[in-house]
Amino acid sequence: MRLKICGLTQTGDIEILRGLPVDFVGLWHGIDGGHANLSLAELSRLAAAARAAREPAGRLEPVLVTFLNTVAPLCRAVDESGVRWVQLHGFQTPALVHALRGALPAGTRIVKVLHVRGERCVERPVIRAYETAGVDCFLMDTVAADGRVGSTGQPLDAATTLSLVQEVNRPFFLAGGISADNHAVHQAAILDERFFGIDVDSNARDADRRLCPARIAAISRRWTSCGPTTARPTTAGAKTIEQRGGDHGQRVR
Ligand SMILES: O=C(O)c1ccccc1N[C@@H]1O[C@H](COP(=O)(O)O)[C@@H](O)[C@H]1O
Repeated sequence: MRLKICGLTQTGDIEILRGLPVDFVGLWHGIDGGHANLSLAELSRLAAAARAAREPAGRLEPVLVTFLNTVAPLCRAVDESGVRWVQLHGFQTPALVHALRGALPAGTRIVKVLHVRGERCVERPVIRAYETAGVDCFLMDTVAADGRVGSTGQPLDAATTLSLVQEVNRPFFLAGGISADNHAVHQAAILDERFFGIDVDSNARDADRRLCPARIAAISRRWTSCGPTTARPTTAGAKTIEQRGGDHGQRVR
């Protein structure tokens, strides 16, 4: 199981995560007004620091997390920062994914968020279109009742999530208020062969919103202990990121 921690803003955050079982770090860019939004220069600096910190363990892959929904600024962010994972956290369309797939450097991984509001996922009707357009991985996250997107700290509806899991043909992350104590409601999703990892913001932090190593370690321990312990084959047509030529995460913990 991979662990992604989101919303880093300074190199000190990377130092905190060194030595923890963290595989991906989320760096925000193009999230206007977001409290962890980074300029292009800051994104590039932190992405370089994460890459430098990940050797030799192979962890801390930087992920661009963004609401950007046009090709040119997205490509510019990828080119200038050197990130090779892009998390489209807004309501970007399959057409944009298709255009991006053609424009981004080969090997760039595209993660598309599926927004879950109660029992509803607005992207459900176009999941197949996203896959055809070139999405490598999905990420299910909660939309709050008031419409807030990202870092809601609110858990996904488990039954709705499982129904999405059964629909996707790509690996997926779970997000939304993930903590050390709420893995059990997602047990069926965790045991699915496409389960790739979890993405955490709120509960990785203390009351002052500082990254908290003890909390992160506890989340990793609990979610790892309830997941599969060995790699398993995928279903027909459900290629893993590794099978699609991924360069990250050959290991299964
Ligand atoms: O963290 C944010 O504020 C944020 C803003 C815009 C896009 C994504 C954001 N974070 C993502 O929120 C989820 C879950 O966070 P939480 O654990 O529920 O607080 C995660 O996917 C982050 O990547």
